[in-house]
Formats: sequence, structure tokens, C-alpha cells
Amino acid sequence: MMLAKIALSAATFAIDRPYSYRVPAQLENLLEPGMRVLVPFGKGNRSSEGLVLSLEQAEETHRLKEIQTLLDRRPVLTPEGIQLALWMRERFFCTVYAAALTMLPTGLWYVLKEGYALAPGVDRETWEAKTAGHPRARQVMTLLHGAGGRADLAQIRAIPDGKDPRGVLRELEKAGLVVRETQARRKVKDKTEQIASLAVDPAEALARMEPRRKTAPMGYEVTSLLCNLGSASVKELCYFTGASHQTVKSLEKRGILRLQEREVFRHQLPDIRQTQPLSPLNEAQQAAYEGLRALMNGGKPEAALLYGVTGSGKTQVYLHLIEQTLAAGRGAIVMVPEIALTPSLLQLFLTHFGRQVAVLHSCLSTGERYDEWKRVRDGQASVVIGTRSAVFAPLADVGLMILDEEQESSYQSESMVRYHAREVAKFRCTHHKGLLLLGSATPAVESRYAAEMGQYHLFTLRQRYNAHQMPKVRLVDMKQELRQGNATGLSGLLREELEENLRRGEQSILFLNRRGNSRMVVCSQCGEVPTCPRCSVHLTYHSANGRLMCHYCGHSQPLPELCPHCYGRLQFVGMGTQKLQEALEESYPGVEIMRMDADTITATQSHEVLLDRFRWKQVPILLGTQMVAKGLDFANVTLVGVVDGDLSLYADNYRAAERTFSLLTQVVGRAGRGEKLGRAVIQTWTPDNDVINLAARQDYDTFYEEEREMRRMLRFPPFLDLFRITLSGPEETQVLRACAVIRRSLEPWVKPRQQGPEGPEVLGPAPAPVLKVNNRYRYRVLLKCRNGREIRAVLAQILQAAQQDRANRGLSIAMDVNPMD
Ligand SMILES: Nc1ncnc2c1ncn2[C@@H]1O[C@H](COP(=O)(O)OP(=O)(O)OP(=O)(O)O)[C@@H](O)[C@H]1O
Ligand SMILES: [Zn+2]
Ligand SMILES: [Zn+2]
Repeated sequence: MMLAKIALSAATFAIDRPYSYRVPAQLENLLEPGMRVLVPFGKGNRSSEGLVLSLEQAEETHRLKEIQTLLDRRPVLTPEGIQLALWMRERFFCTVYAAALTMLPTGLWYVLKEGYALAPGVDRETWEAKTAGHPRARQVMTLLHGAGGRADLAQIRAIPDGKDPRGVLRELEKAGLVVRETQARRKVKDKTEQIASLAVDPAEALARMEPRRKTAPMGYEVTSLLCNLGSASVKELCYFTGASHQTVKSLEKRGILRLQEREVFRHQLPDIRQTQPLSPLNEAQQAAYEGLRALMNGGKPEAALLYGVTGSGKTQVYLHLIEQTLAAGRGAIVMVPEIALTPSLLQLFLTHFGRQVAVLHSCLSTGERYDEWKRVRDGQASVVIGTRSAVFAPLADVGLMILDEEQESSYQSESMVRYHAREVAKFRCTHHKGLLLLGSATPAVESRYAAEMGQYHLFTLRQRYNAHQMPKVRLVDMKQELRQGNATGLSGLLREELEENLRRGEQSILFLNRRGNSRMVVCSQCGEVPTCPRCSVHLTYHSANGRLMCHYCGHSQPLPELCPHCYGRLQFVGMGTQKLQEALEESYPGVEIMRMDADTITATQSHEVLLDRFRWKQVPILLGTQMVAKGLDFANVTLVGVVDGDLSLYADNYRAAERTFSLLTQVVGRAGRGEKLGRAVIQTWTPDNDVINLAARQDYDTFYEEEREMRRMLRFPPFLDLFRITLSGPEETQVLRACAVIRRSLEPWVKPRQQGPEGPEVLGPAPAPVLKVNNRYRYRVLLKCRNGREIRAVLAQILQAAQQDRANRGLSIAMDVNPMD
């Protein structure tokens, strides 16, 4: 007999393993690994979805349960996909089935509906006789009967008697009157249209319709049109002739034409037939390109970092590499952060690669995404551009995977399966012997370090394209402004520069990344900002616990009532984008200030619509959050103002410095991308802060070296890895108890290894930055150690034990590896 090893959706992480099922004879020739099935599982033999991992011949045995239903007509995962799902389980502590679903577009997901049907061969007389005297049972049977023999549980529940029908249904099942069934439905169907073509040759068709020309003029019209076209969709035929579908159908019956279903794709990219050649590269780009091309064609898995300053033309290098990949008959995947996937970027890809481009983006509808996915799977598109999830695009042969702005936190998933696109891309490039290319103006410290250690090849673009100058940046000390009586939040210098730009007719971008729950405290008299006694960073006020906290070492202290230096009054600083817009409108009456943040983006007014207006209408000032910081390429923007350069510095995590540096460099990089020189003004409360000064000088190399040493000293990635276990539940004591158990179970592994610079260390439990969300308390236990097979196995066991511990009922447990936030 044949048996299948199956990963189940009903399995939790604790019990997730390949389960064996018998393959019924009628499926033996149809079933393949990578297909989904329904199988009975658990005590009640409820149906569960499952993914077939492998098939094998085995000795006959009666112990195995049998597969119930085959859900897919062809595999939804390739052998590579199956391997990847297994690998993701081990890497990201998820179930294999969850990993598989993560790889598939939601349009392919099934929704299971439990229902009941009349048992075969049971007629009305029989059930009426058997349910006599049981009004509830009779009600259910009447419903089933009336509903054409089957109904789902929700419908049966709706019988208005206020009781749960499950008991009755069980009885009816035992009595052999009903059978339970599970229906699997997909959210999105394959979309098709009907195509008509002539069934006989044109002369014969016309000859046969000629005598009916008077009585059936429409039939004649359709036939003669079809004689000209050869084939056409029924929709088109009806549209051009005014005929009805009925007419077309009757022609089919007469044997004049033939109808066929053809698949159509929902997302219609503009059909660009005439693609344009790429622009030639400059010398630096060419050098990087040639090096990368050699790696790509080397027939080995490779990884490289392309470090190029803002405006150096990294995108052009990508385009040339993609062209090479295609020429070699292979495919390419390009990933960009969510907000960077603008129509202008897409347009760029379309003009060069036309119909070979597929887009996988969260803006598309479920149906559109699914159809784009199919175009990739079927080999119709071999250049995929998209956000994080595009990393799973089902290309058969991947020659190149690019992560643009690779330091972005949006590459880390925070949903069901907490994968990092970079890790998945590494797996896939290894599998396909392809090139993984990370691009950035401010690479993540981990990536830059990997390049330094020789794990990635490093390519550098030091200059802007066309030798355009980097913008001139000036810092403004806001404490000084406050002392001089300016509490408006806009410094004298920034105002002057804005006015200068208004006079010159050049555009300005103001950046204000107002972040929710952390704020800075400043003394209104001496301008002091409270700092951490152990680290050289400023403390941040957290309204959640009313304390000042350090994001590096976790130190926290109560908020003092007065300034510890001069006993002056302490003041919270920071304002939001809306208030700033009002202030500017007041200062500059008649000048349009365009605001772009989560509140101004609506369905009708997308981020692109606003940007187009900014570009074409030459709106003088654009003010916004993160959204204005990245990817914008407008030649007339010559001034960038950073209203509050410190904001992101005080997030509580070890990446805050890197984030701030990257963000500031990116924003500043929006200025002066054309012929005209760019300027930038960064306002700060901490003008001596290293990170801010390095960002102002756009000195990534020094920043990297300092940050690397800081990380080495404090034992953060890339020197050690972080495993963060987050527990949450409605009762604080229960959560803390579970944390303590986890801590204790880590000890036997940690204790004997503790010595030395790479020795593991357990921290916590510590409350999450926002302790209580939705009435659930959240605590974290942090393990610092080198990521390796052995510790992952230990952690998997601990998680499994925690999940199965009865005392942990109602708790949720999540594991993040090197979390971004
Ligand atoms: N080889 C080239 N030929 C023509 N134009 C180029 C070339 N290289 C770059 N450019 C132009 O230079 C500008 C900057 O290039 P691009 O946007 O690719 O830079 P980038 O390195 O991705 O910058 P950022 O990191 O700031 O987004 C663009 O307007 C681009 O069209
Ligand atoms: Zn003071
Ligand atoms: Zn500290």
C-alpha cells in the first residue's frame, strides 16, 4: 500500500511532526508531494488540512487512518518549497503547515466548513419514523431535507431553540441518519472566460448560415465576425454584434463554433510590447556590475552587499543584473520596503522588462495577487518585484534575489510565522545556486560586519550618479533655541532656509517622525536631558509605567519632579505633524503645505496621488513621517528639514542608533538629487550626540565602526544572537510564573557555557514596552547566545513543554529571533 507523510494544520508546534496516512487506491495515481488533503485527526476525527510531504510504499497495515479528500489538482509547493517549510519550522519555531501557508498567496488558502448531510439511502419515510417523538431531531432532519440534503453547522445552529445542536447531531449520526462532512472552500476561484472559435472552416460556416440570414440575423453576424477574427471571447463577440449569449450557445449546438474556457488574469499590468534598452552605467556602477555578474554566473550560491550612497544609482545596477539573469534563462526577485514600491519604480521595471514583470504587493486584491502568483509559477513572468512576501515567489529557477534597503525592519515578519526575508532568501539562493544581493546606503551593522568577515562580497558606490554633490547638512541646537525664547519647534535657521526656497521656487521636504509612546524630557531652564548612569544615552519617558528608561541596559528610574542640575521645571518635548502643519500655515499664509502621514492617506488619496501632486504641481512644502524619508527622487527638492532628529534615538532597543542613523541619512539624501545643490537642516536636542553628528556628516563608515564596537561590548548582534520569548495572558501572575519556568529550564544549558565573550546569558522576565494590550499582560525572556542547531533544539523543546503545560492554558507564546523592534 502507499502511505503519505503529512504536515497537519491542526497540529500545534508542540505536536507538529509528519503524520502517516494511508493513500486510498483511487488517489494513488493522483497524489503528489506538495498537494493539500483533508484527513481525520485527533480524538473526534475532525477533518484537518494537511500538506503531503512525501509518499512511500509500505507494508499493509490497518492501523493507519485514510486520506479523505484531495484538495489540489496540482502541487502548490515544489520540492524546494517543502524543504523550505521544514527549514522554516526549525529556524523560526513555527509549524510546517503554517510555514507552507505563509508561502502561498491567501487566494489559495482553504476555509474549512463543518456540515452534515443526509446519510445515503435514507428517505423521508425512514427518518420521519425514526425521529418520531424527538422534536429537536426532527427539526434538524427537516432542515437538512429542505436544504437539499446538506447544511453547514452554522445553518443548523440557527434553528431557533437556543440550544447547541451538537448532541442531537451525534445521536442522529449514531442512528445512521446523517453523516458529518467537511467542506473546504477557497476564497478565490480561478477566473476564466469563454473563448469561441470556428468548428468548421469559414466558407462552410458562412454557407450554412446564409439561408438563416433573415430569420437569425444575429447568428449570421456572429459567424461572419468570427470568420474574420478566427477566435474571440464570447464577451467580445456579444459586444461587437449586439448578440446575446443565447445566440452564441445556439451556434455551438449547431456545430458552427466551439466554446472553451480560458484562464484570465485579474491584474492587468500595462501591456508594454516595446521595451526600452537600459541606460549605460557609469564607471563605478559598471565595476560593481561586472563583479556581481561574475558571482552570479559562477554556478555557486553567493551573497553580496552593494553599499552605495544615496543617489548613487543602485537601482540601475539591479536592472543590468536582472537583464543578465534573464539572458541566462533564469528568474529574478527584487524586494523593496512597502512604501518604496511606488508606481514610478514599477514603471521603470515595466519599461525595461515588459510582460515578464509580476508584482506581488499588499495593495493588490487577494484575487490579483493570486493571479500574479500563478503567472510566476507558470513561467509567464520571470522578474518579480514586491515586498517581503515576494521572497516566496514560485520561480522555478532563481538566479538573483535582491533586497533593496536591506536594513529595513519591514523585512522581518511579525505575523504567524516570524521569518526574516533575508534568511529565507539565503536559503533559496543556496538551493538555486543563485546570487543574493543586499543593497543599501546604510547597511545593517550585521550585514556590514558579515561583509567585513568575508561572508558577503562587498561592492561600493562612493559617489552620487553624475558626480552630484551630497547635500550640505547643518545641525541646530534646540536647547539653545529654547533658551532664546523660541518654543515653536522650528528653529530660526530652518525658517530662513524654508523662506529662501520659497523665494527661489524650489521645493522642501520636512520630516517629523512622531512616534507614539515614548517622549523626551528636557529641562526648560538649563536644557539638560536626563541620561543613563551606566550608558551614554538619554533616557526616555514611558507613559506606560511613568518611568525614565534606558534602551541599552534596561536601567529605569522614576521621573524626577525637578531638573537634577538646576531645579528647573522639566518639560516634555515633541509635537505631531498636524500641529506643525498648522503652525506653518500660520507663518506662511497662502503657501500650500502638503501633509503626508497615516492620517492623510485614504482610499481615494493614496500616497502616490499625493506624491504625484507634489511632483507635478510643485507644491512648495511637503511635510510627513517615514513616508517621505525613502526612495523619493525629485530633482527640484533642494532642502530637507528634520524637525526632531532625536525622536527615533529613544526607542527602547539596541537598534535605535542604527535606525536613527539610517533614517537621517535617507531623509537628507532626498535633497539635491538633480543639478542643484541640496541643503539639509537637522534640529536636535542633543547636538553632541555621536549618531546625530555622524549622520549629519553622512559618515557611515565611522558610524559603523563605533556601533560595531558598542555592540561587541554590550554583546548584541552580530556578536551574539537574541532569542526573545514573549508570553502574554490575561493574568499577570500566570504569565510571570510561565516566564520563570522557561528561565529555569534554560539554566542547565546556559550555566556550563557561561564563561567567555560568547557565553550565553538569560535576561528577564521583563515587561514588554507596552505591558498590557487588550487586557493581556506581556512579559519577555531574552536569551543572548550564538544561534546554532543545538540551542534551537533546546528552545524548541522548552516551547513545546510550555505549550503542553496545563498551567499555561490561555497563554500565548511567541519566539522572535533577532527581533527588529
Ligand atoms: N546609469 C545611469 N543612467 C542614467 N541615470 C542614472 C544612472 N544611474 C543613476 N541614474 C539616476 O540617478 C538618480 C539616482 O539613482 P537611484 O535612484 O538608482 O539611486 P539609489 O542609489 O537607489 O538612491 P537611494 O538609495 O537614495 O534611493 C536617479 O534619478 C537615476 O535615474
Ligand atoms: Zn535644568
Ligand atoms: Zn543604560
